Amino acid sequence: MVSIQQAEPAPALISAPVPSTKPAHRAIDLVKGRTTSPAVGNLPLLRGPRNGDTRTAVIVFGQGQEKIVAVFAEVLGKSYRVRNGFRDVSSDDRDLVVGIAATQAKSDIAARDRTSIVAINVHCTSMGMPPDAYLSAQCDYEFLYTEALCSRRDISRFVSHTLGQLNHHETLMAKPRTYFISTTFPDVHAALPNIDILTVGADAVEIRVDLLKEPLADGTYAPVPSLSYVGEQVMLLRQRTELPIIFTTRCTAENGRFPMDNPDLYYEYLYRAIQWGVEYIDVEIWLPERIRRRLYEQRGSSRIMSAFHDFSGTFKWPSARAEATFRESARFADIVKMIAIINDHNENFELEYFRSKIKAEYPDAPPLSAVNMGETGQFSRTLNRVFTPITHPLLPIIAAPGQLSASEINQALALLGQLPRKNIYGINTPSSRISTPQAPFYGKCFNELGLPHHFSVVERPLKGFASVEAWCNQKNFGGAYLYPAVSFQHLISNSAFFASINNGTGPILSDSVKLIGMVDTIVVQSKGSFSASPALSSAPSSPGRHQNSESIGSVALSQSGLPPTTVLVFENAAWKGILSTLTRDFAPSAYSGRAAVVLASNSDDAASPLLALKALMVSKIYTVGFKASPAVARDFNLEPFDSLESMQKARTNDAYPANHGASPFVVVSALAPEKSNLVGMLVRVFGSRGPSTFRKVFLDLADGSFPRKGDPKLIAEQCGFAAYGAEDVMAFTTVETLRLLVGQNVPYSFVRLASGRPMF
Ligand SMILES: O=C1C[C@@](O)(C(=O)O)C[C@@H](O)[C@@H]1O
Repeated sequence: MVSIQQAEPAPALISAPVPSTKPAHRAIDLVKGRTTSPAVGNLPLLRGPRNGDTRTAVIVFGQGQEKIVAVFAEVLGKSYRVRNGFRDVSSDDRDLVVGIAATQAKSDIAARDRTSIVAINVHCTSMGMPPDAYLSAQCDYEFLYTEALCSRRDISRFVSHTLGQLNHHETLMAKPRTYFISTTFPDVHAALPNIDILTVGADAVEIRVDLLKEPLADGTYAPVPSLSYVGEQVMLLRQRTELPIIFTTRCTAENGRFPMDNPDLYYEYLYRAIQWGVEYIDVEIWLPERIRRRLYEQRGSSRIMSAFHDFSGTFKWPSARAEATFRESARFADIVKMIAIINDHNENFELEYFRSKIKAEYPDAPPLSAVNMGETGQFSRTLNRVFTPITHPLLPIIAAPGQLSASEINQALALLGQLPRKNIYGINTPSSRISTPQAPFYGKCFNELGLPHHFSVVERPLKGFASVEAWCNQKNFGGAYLYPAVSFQHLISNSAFFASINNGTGPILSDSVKLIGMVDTIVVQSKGSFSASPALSSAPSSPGRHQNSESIGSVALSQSGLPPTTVLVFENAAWKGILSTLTRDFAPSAYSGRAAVVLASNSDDAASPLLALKALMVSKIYTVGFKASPAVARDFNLEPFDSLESMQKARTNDAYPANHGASPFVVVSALAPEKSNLVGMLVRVFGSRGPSTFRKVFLDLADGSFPRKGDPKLIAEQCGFAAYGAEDVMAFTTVETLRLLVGQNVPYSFVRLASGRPMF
């Protein structure tokens, strides 16, 4: 076993921001592909939000743009003040967002106390001026926006990432396979109309900065696009996709166009990308060590993808050079990317040997993303599992010889027997079926992704699980979602089949199911390999113990039962759908330490909202209409509203910020549509009285397609709430369900588009 030396801290060449959350060393504790975690009740294992950077956020705003400070404050769930300079920011401002006009900030920004202040330069590009170069360089981060398109969503994403409250990297690295789409547009505008469809199957979007063409006044193009042009391009992309962005300045020697004569230019662009909150920064290995080290040390919440390309045709995977390149890359990287031109198909196998050797000998090293280029190398693109670069037929050019689309990779895997055709089910009850017309949508996704699977919506009776057993106990069972969710206890105690699988130990439970006991997704995995992609795991097709040949509804079941080499994992996707909805326009800190109200008619319906709120670190959850199960009551800080007095008490705690956290900030209702009147009444009780800068949040999980009197969402909006509905949660939950069932990322915006409700 070989270990890799950690990067030694070196003095930064320019004064660098050091967020309090910045990891001191490269993250080496990732456990790839693990879907279940050992501990119950340990929320960080659920990869939930974090407290992140708790320094005072100072917003440096341009002339006439003071109102943006209030928006940042609202998104972060804080109050704000405008000060005349950094010298006026004191420890009394610790829990505030502070605004300072750009003109005033310039005089003392350099002397600010970096241990207690994080400075964000906020610049409106619609003013027709680039941001002030001095402020851009001095601030820790920079947020660019357009007046017309500036949304809370963009700000929430930006601050959640830069301040370390949400980080997608761990979640992505736990996925069995990840892909990124290499966009090759000279101008991002050209990508925007098709971005939803282009990104289906992608976990991240690469912006090839070196391929951008900035038009100049004389009709020519800038040899290198200016930072202000690149900043706007990144902003445009971020406004239109929720996917993490990879920022690449590919050099001329590696099939790119970024000039190589001045390595410091790379530092300038790549460091600025960190300041813009870009999630992944591609840093080429040929760059001087001082630059790579500095970027790694200054990366904040961004992650460094080290990049090595060899176009010589002489590179050999089984060589000391290949291993040395990996070792050198790993010193300053969160992901190591190695890509080479090969001449012979056998070299693909040499790469696979290299991949497994690295995995075995450097278990703590960053994940390796390695593929071969050219047609000969295409096979390796089907085998790589970490951030495989993909293209799409709608792109103007492919970014590298031999690139494949997600659909081509899946089709190739299917042909090679690595992605067997599976039956995947949407299991509804009679009442839920009308409201979830999912079959065409799943069919569209599978088609777009080139997946061979078959999806059917089936109906189970409200009581009894015989049919669910029958669908799951098939040789070709590929997983299912259950709508509505089912209690694990109920499922196990009523099903000899579920109780007997996995040698009688029953299904594997995800952390979320361990915590709240509600199952809405059944994932199939190969035994002993929980890292295998769910539907990708090619289970031997020998007949299992569980024989079943009956036919239910219109779905003919295959002859043999679930193979004994597979195991079922019970998952819950809905809590993540709720979490994503609640954090769309608000950073997790807006919820942290504050109180919530959950309305439900039983504890099963309340389970997912409770978990999402716990992950958001709310201080207390007032409950209405249900009694939590003992397990949930033990793990969550709940207080029932059992009288008008208790409600009144919570309501009068409204004097923010003195009683910060006591008065409910978020109300989630899981009551049926028939109870709208009651929900509306409660929303009024907890709504803002008088003008308030602190918008509260309301989420109505009732199915909006049912006719009802008095839409609580409308009432909530009138009472100063930001209101969300079941359709938002459903779309985010579908994203999560698809990740769990088929291991593929289908962006939220595509789900909304395909369901006829575009988001943007
Ligand atoms: O590093 C890579 C991989 C790549 O070169 C490929 O081979 O697909 C494509 C580039 O856009 C990307 O930055």
